[in-house]
Amino acid sequence: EISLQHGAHRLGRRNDADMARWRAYGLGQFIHWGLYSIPGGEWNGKIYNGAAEWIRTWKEVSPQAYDSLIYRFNPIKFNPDSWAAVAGRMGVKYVTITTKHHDGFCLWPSKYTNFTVAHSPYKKDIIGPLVKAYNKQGIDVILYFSIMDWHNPDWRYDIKTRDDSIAFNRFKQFTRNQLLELLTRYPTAKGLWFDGTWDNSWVKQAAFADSLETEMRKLRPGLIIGSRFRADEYGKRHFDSNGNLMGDYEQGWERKIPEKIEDVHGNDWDCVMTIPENQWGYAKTWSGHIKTADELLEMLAKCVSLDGNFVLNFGPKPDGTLRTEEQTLAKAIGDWMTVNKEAIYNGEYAGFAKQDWGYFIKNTGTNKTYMVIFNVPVSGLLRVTTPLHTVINKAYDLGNLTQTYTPEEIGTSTYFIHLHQQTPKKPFVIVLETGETGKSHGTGYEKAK
Ligand SMILES: COc1ccc([C@H]2[C@H](O)[C@H](O)[C@H](C)N2C)cc1
Repeated sequence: EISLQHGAHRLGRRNDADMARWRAYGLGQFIHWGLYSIPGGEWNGKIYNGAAEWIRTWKEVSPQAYDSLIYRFNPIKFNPDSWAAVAGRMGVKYVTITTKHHDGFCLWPSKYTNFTVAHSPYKKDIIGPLVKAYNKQGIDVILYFSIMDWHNPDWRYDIKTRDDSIAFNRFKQFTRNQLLELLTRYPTAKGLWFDGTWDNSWVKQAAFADSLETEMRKLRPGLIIGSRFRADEYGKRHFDSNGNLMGDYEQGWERKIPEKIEDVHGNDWDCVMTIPENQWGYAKTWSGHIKTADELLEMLAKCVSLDGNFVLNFGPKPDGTLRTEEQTLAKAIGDWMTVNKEAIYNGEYAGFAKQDWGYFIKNTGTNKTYMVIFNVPVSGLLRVTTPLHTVINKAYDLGNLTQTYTPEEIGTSTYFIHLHQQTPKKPFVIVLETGETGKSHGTGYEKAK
């Protein structure tokens, strides 16, 4: 271990109530909305083949022409209550919303720049009504904020000269001002999701970022900040030079999911996921593979089974409506969550050996273990190997409690659950009530006769 001034300030998971609430979410929604939603990945009739929210960097787009999109930002059909209703129906417990993406356009009327909704035809604050509408649905809000700001003339990719340093010091104060402004304006926001922090200019600000993080946590006790915000004094990000996680949860799982529990190193984490391959902001043309509800449900179950949260991205249209495909997926996921939410909320790693048919999730509330089944084997037999000294006392369908199973013990701590003939063509959940061996109510199921 080397001594670090600006490395991780806490080892291991946070154990306070605010973090426990975040850990229990399971399912979240990401929203990317801003000026980039207007071109939607197309410019002068040509399709940009990168992520739509990065179109400003396309050689075909002049930054000035892009920035003039502010005069076309007027989402007349924007109704935060309808977005929140879709999210509530889908079963999300929190939403991460872009306050300012890399383009620097602010969805709130910031005092520190004119490049905001206040100077657009729309004029009104977007973030406030969104926070209010989602909170009304019982959904918590996390504010996405990009440090990198292509619009601000003081932004630098690196600090090479004295002039760079003078300009970037102005930029650092601007950033601090905007973050304190957001925390003050939206006191119910539970955390900040930082992005745009990989360039040398910011990576070199270990001391500044560390003190800013401390200041924000003091202003808002319980605030949740991920590993993507700041680097340590050796430029190490996400994990400091001693391999310890920076911030409260690992934020590196972007469009990818860990394979096994060892990959998460005992940390909290979230996986942020797009429906197409790589489009966060609204893209008129979705190309490549568009994920189906069943694929997304499997990603959700996999994340929760490995102690993470799954955050699915929506890219609303410039008029403020949600695209049809996203509404359809939200409903399909919501229909499944209505029946199976007990397996997702308060879910954590169950400690059962991974099986091919799907995922085990332990519910910290009910203390039951849930088998989320995606791949029914041709044998119709679901293998279950329990942790040491754990026996299965009861097994039944979460979707139909009268449908019970008598696990057949086929070896030490190993059982087969015999599925009944017609298994649904949808993911389904079997609940296991377990106990410890040698406890009063017997040792679980005797060997099959
Ligand atoms: C350099 O590769 C990147 C950089 C930033 C991103 C941004 C996306 O625009 C989106 O906001 C995502 C959450 N973020 C990591 C994606 C890929």
